[in-house]
Amino acid sequence: KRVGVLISGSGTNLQALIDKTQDPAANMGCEIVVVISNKRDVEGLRRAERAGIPTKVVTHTDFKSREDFDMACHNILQENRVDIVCLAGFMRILSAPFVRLWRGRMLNIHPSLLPLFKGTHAQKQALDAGVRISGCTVHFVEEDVDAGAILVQKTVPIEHADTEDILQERIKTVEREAFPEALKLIAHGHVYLNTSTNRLVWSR
Ligand SMILES: Nc1nc2ccc(CNc3ccc(C(=O)NCCCC(=O)O)cc3)cc2c(=O)[nH]1
Ligand SMILES: N[C@@H]1O[C@H](COP(=O)(O)O)[C@@H](O)[C@H]1O
Repeated sequence: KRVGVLISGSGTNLQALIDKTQDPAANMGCEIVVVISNKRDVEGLRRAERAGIPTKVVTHTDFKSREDFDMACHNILQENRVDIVCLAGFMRILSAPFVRLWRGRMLNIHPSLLPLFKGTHAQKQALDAGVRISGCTVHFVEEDVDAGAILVQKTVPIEHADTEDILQERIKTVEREAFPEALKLIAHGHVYLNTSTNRLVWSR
């Protein structure tokens, strides 16, 4: 399977996907063929270049509308014959037409145990709520933000002295396991999204 990864920043999740997909022993069943960033000069682009993966920068301010930006990204994904899209720290909401084109083939990783703490600053939301456990969620992408069918979740404890940064780092340690795990499930066809019932179908 051919994978396209959308990023906006540091790309630690991208790095985890690169490490696993470029390690034959991981038997991921897929390769990353293109990385698209909506921001120039971010660390994630350097990570892709170091791994020999083609990169594209699509600057959202260059486009008249959200849909036009999304379609520019879609065209790059099509040109690269991408089968699966991974949102790895991609911070732009995707429009309904784009989501429809990739429904059941697009994953996102979110730094909380969804459905708790949707949206931005999920780590701060968890600290403010006083919960004792948080973690990350890998889910299929739906129009409704952070609401798609959940594939993989991993937990971390919240400690008393935690700050947003400490918690974000702790969550990232399990994100780098969760995202490759979810991608491998999809690439091997062990699970798929029944798009009419919006339910996951696990084949074994
Ligand atoms: N339609 C759809 N698209 C997404 C795009 C990115 C992410 C990543 N998680 C994200 C969750 C929330 C945001 C957000 O609210 N950003 C501030 C507004 C930025 C903007 O103007 O776009 C961004 C990414 C998830 C989704 C999703 O679940 N569904
Ligand atoms: N989607 C969220 O945004 C952050 C991106 O980090 P990185 O992958 O760019 O380092 C991660 O915490 C991830 O959960």
